[in-house]
Amino acid sequence: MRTIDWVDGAIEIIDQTMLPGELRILRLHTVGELVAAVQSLAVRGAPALGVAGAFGVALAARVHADDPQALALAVRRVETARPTAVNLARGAQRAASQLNRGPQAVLEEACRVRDEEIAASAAMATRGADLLTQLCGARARLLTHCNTGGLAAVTVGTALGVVHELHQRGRLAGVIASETRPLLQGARLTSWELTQWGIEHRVAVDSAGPFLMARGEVDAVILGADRICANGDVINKIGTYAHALGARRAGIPFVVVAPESTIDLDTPHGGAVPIEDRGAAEITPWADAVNPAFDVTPHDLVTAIVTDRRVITGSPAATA
Ligand SMILES: CSC[C@@H](O)[C@@H](O)C(=O)COP(=O)(O)O
Repeated sequence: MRTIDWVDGAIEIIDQTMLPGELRILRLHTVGELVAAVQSLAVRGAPALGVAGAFGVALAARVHADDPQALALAVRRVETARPTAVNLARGAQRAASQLNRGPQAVLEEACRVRDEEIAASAAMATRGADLLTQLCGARARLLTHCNTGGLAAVTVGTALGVVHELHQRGRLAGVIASETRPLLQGARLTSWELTQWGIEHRVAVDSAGPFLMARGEVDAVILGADRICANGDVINKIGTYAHALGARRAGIPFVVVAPESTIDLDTPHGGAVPIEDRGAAEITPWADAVNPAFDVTPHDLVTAIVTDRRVITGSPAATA
C-alpha cells in the first residue's frame, strides 16, 4: 500500500496524526491543505516529505497555471513548510524544474520522485539486511527510533524496511521501538506498522534506550535520517544522538538507513542545518519550553550509512 499518492487529481495520504486509533485517508486538493498536513505531521518522514513536496508543486501548477507570481509563492510555501528534512525542498524543486513545460510535465516529474522512493526502499531493504547480518550474525536484536516505515517512505520504508526484510529472512530476534517523544512516532506509528507486518516488538521510552544497550539487550541500533551532511553528520529525530552515544558506549553498531535523496552534499556539517523547533504548546502548555524536533549525530558515532546505492563508512562526499 502507498501511504502517499496522486489519485484522481489530488494527493491522498494516510493521516498519520490519527494512527494507531484510526486509518483515515485524507485527500488534499490545495497547497494550503498540503502545507497544513506537512506541518501537523499528517504526512511526515523524509522520503514521504519529498514526495509530498513534489505533489504539492503539481497541485500549485494546476491551480496557478496563469499566474506566475502566485505560482512562485505557492512553490515557496511548499518548499519551506518544514525546514530540516532536505527531501521536502528537494522534491518540490524537482517538480518545479518542469514548470516551464506545463502542469502535466510537473505531475510526471512528481510521480518519478514517488517511484524512485519506492525503488529506493526496496534496494535499501536488501542491502541493509545483508549488512546487519554481517554485523550481528544469524539473528539480530534491533533498536529503532522514530518511524521509518512505509508511512515515512511511501511503501516499505528505510530502516524499518531493513527490519521487515530481516524478518522475512528469519534473521530477526527482536525489535525495540523507541517511543519518540513528544509525538510518539515510535510508539504509535512504528508499533502499528510492525503489528501490520506480524513482527513481534516491544516499545520502550526513549530514555531507556542506552540502558537497554548497556544491559546487553540490543545487538544494533538502526534508524533513518532527515538529512545527511557532506561530512557524514546525521540529522534525525530528537533522541537519535542519545542512542548513538549509548551504542558507542555499549560497543554495538549504529546504522543509518536513508536514500540518496536524503544526502545533502551542499551542507558541510550538522551545525549548518536548520533544526525545527516545534514550540512549547506541543509539550508543555503551562511553561516555556525548548522543543527541537531533530538532533545532530556526529559522523564519528555512525558505523555505516546504507543508501539505495551504497554502504558509506566515512564521508558521503568522499564516495559520492
Ligand atoms: C524514513 S524517515 C527518516 C526520518 O525522516 C525520521 O526518522 C524522522 O526523524 C521523521 O521525523 P518527523 O518529525 O516525524 O517527520
